[in-house]
Amino acid sequence: MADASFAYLSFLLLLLLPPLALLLILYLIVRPRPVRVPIKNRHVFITGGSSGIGLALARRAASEGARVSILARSLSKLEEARESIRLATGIDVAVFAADVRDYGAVRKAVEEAGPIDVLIVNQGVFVPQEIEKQEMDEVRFMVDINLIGSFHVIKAALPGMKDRGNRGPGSIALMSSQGGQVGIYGYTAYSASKFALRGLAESLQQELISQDIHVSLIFPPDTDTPGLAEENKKRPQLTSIIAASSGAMKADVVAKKALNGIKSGSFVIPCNFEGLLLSIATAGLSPQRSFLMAFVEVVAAGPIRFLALFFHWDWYGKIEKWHAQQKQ
Ligand SMILES: NC(=O)C1=CN([C@@H]2O[C@H](COP(=O)(O)OP(=O)(O)OC[C@H]3O[C@@H](n4cnc5c(N)ncnc54)[C@H](OP(=O)(O)O)[C@@H]3O)[C@@H](O)[C@H]2O)C=CC1
Ligand SMILES: CCCCCCCCCCCCCCCC(=O)[C@@H](N)CO
Repeated sequence: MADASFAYLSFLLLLLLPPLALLLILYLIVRPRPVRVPIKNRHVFITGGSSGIGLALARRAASEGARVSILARSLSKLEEARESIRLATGIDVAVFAADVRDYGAVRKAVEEAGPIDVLIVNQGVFVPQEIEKQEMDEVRFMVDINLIGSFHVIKAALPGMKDRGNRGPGSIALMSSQGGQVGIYGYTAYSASKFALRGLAESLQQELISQDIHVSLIFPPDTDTPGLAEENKKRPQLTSIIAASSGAMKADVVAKKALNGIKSGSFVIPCNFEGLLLSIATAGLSPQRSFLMAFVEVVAAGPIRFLALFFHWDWYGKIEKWHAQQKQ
């Protein structure tokens, strides 16, 4: 009897040994090291902070005790946003009217705002269309605002961020999209502009780690915002059909996930369950600070790839069916 339970126990131990060893190894090697980025009493600067996800982020950061600045093009929308944040939280945010395509204007705004602790590069535009129908000026519009605009904002903010003194860890967070993890029908330009942010972010993290600045990439699914309402007016049917593979979210929930991810120094920040699957499927060579998430990535890589192929089976089936219906 005692022998049997001893054999059973040894068997259990033997079974547990490999995963425990893997966990230990990952615990020892994950780099960069985990970090906490505080928000309270710090300067949080949010581009595209007058609407949708950016506005929800600004409201949340203000209610958590941050000093908040928001930047966007339209001064009237900025002032409306300031008023709505004041109503919700009793706190005043600073507003800056500038177009991220205008480097000079962005630099001036950032200088006026003062040194930034947490920079959230969130401005973005999306005009879905098949490339054959999309004009080049619309392609440029998305690349200029989503990608080049992000360079302008980061370059303008960096000198001040480097001089944070001993105010603690800094953060630069970039708003990508699940369309920045997987290409979607109708998003050739949009996805390209968002995929590009990943290369920017991975390189940037290596350049800034010695300055205690931590980079995050946020990957929301379709999110209920004024921007999405506009997009929906012209979205190709197939874009909506495929994007529906991931659940839609409220801006405030995305903002909460994003801010929590920033505070915990996560490099990749998924926002819903499908996003979590996507982030494991596309982990690639992105940094991973959490040994537990690293464990999940290592163990789930194969099965998740298998699952991903089923998504493609589904998507290509839907594309085929849609074209068959058009011919009728
Ligand atoms: N909603 C969604 O389904 C999803 C959105 N995202 C991303 O989240 C981010 C925010 O999206 P969402 O909240 O929906 O968008 P909204 O259209 O609701 O808000 C966009 C914000 O960006 C500002 N903005 C746009 N262009 C510029 C510019 N050239 N210079 C400065 N500010 C600018 C807008 O103000 P103004 O027009 O006055 O300049 C506004 O404050 C984007 O990067 C988007 O790609 C990612 C996944 C899903
Ligand atoms: C293992 C595999 C898991 C797969 C889950 C796949 C789900 C993919 C759905 C992608 C949705 C893209 C929405 C983009 C939203 C956006 O950015 C626009 N609204 C413009 O703002």
